[in-house]
Amino acid sequence: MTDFAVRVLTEDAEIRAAHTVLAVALHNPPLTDERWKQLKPTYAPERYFGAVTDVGVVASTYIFDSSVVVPGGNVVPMAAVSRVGVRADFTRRGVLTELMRFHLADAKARGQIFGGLHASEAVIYGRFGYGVSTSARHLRLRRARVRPGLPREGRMRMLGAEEAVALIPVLHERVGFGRPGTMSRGRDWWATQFDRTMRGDEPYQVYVHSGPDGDDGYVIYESIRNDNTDSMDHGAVIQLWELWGTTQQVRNELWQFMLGIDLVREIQAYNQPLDEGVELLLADPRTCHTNELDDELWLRLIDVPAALAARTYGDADPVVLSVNDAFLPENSGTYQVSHDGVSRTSEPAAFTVDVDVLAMMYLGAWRPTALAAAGRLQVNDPQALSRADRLFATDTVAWCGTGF
Ligand SMILES: CC(=O)SCCNC(=O)CCNC(=O)[C@H](O)C(C)(C)COP(=O)(O)OP(=O)(O)OC[C@H]1O[C@@H](n2cnc3c(N)ncnc32)[C@H](O)[C@@H]1OP(=O)(O)O
Repeated sequence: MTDFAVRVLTEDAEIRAAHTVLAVALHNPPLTDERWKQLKPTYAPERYFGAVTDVGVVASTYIFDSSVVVPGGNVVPMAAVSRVGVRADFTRRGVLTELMRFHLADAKARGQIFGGLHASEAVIYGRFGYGVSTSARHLRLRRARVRPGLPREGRMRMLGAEEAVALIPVLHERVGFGRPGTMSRGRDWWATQFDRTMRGDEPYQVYVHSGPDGDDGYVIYESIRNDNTDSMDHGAVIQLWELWGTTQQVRNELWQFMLGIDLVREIQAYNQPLDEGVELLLADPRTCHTNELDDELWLRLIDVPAALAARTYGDADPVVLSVNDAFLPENSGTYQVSHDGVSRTSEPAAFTVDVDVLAMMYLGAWRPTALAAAGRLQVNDPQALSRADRLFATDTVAWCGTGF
């Protein structure tokens, strides 16, 4: 029985009600009037979807228009899904399923090739065709110091709050793209995730790095103070939220800057790329621990032929694969993937892959061989797997670096 309708929310009161549903679903307090006044203008029109019943709005999701870098460097349109929540008395009766149907149809109509999200729980989104496409590690650096003699050419400068609000989003457009998985953020992301704190009582610390060609990197962090100098463990804890640079050399210099700040006992660095050797910059590599390694960006190939055509492939003989998409059946079919491109084919497939698992291969996060070993591919021709590994391999490990 369907006792709800999923649609775009247009009225202020409806959007606020959806927000309250979300807040309760995430165990947060509801919005104050003042906070709502700040938040409302950050929403783009027509991008808040909800489920409505005779008791009002019972589900929420907000989509912002973004784009994601794919292997080879193309930047491809992506619908970024956030703020998903269903009222507890309406869960497990298909509300999210209908919201997902609505979002996928909307994204397709807008020409978005991918959907992207960060999942609160790993069991929710696979059934809608989303798969883990990037992972990140959270680091804890305790009294870490850099190795002597590391090159450092650029200069750092501190930004005031208003300067940071004006400059950092523009700088991110320049330094935040490169690796597969990095994405554009959009004005509403900055308004909710950055500007508010910068204009509050305890703004983030923001420093920009400049090299010979101008500004080329930045860090954003927060300090948690500890004044107890009697303690053997005195010094602040730094929470490092962002570290972006155009090159690895710039990133290394940003790390050197962070590790040189006085009166710090620990740096907690969130969402860092898996393959960055921060440990290798340190006098004692064991002062850097990986606290957690988590899935990060979940991708959904909404238009499979366009998504497959958007990326480049490694140097190996072609492989034919069959894609299975229960939610968007027009994507289902057989594709030949080669170094020179992708085409539909009627040749027999070496393996069959569900569209969520295709997302796990797409940015190179998982090798086809590993997916087959875990029973996630239905394999007809085992010989083809190592060729598929080489075709889907990427030069750099995919990383998103943007929470939303
Ligand atoms: C991108 C983001 O914003 S992530 C944030 C997601 N939001 C939250 O975690 C907030 C708290 N949770 C909720 O609001 C809801 O439980 C949601 C949104 C996760 C799920 O909404 P529902 O309307 O209950 O989902 P729906 O009824 O469509 O479920 C579809 C299927 O997924 C399963 N499912 C949904 N959520 C979960 C879950 N958290 N754990 C296990 N299974 C789940 C259902 O059992 C159902 O399975 P079936 O098809 O085999 O029967």
